[in-house]
Amino acid sequence: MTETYLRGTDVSRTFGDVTALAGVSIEVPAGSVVALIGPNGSGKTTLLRILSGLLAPSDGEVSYDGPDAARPLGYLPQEPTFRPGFTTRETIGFYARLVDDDPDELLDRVGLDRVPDRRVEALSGGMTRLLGIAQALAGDPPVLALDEPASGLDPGMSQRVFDILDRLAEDGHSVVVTSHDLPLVERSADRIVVLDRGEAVAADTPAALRERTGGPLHETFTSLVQADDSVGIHTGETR
Ligand SMILES: Nc1ncnc2c1ncn2[C@@H]1O[C@H](COP(=O)(O)OP(=O)(O)OP(=O)(O)O)[C@@H](O)[C@H]1O
Repeated sequence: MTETYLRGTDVSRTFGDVTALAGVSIEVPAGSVVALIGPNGSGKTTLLRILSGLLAPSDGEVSYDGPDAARPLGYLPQEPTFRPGFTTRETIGFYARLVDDDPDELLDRVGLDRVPDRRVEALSGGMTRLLGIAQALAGDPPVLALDEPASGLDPGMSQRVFDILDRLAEDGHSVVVTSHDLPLVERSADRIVVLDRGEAVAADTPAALRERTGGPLHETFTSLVQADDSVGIHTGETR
């Protein structure tokens, strides 16, 4: 039986009168990529931060049942930022030293080995995200929680990042990722959780989700999320 490294049960979160998540349950098994998709403001980042232990749920529980590790979980924030004044290599070296990892190998994995001496404030947006991914990978944590890892990356790098996720899953890691790139999600995810207005409206394999409409994934996606021309601003009383 497949082990589940990370689990959220009936997770809810409010911010004042905004309900960001309402009773979402999710499992992230070992050896798989679970993708969170949903419109802007549907609660993906909130769920990822709660699963990562960075944000407390208002209700519900999160449990980690993975192997003992110096660093159980690596997290990529939606907007990674690094302390200015240091080079790419110095920066990743700082994180790598904490968990006894090899900074050069980490840079090489994300394709930043050609800019080790560039200061982090001079990196492009995409390069900064790649450095964030390298930071998340440091120490080889059993669980990876990545918020839009391919956002702002060119098609080749986006592909490379999802290839890294595929390989991590093949090696037995649990990967949970948010993305708006449905073709990449469709190719890599073992399971997709569709969030809409803070609720999980579907959780299934890409093939099973496609079958619901018989078309590409974005057709099922469109059929599942509520047609609305405003982003997911929901106060709880409008559903
Ligand atoms: N710190 C906060 N304070 C108040 N409201 C918040 C806070 N964080 C999130 N929200 C609200 O919770 C809802 C869900 O936000 P979240 O960032 O989780 O959505 P998302 O699905 O990740 O969106 P996107 O695709 O745009 O990144 C939104 O209505 C958002 O405005």
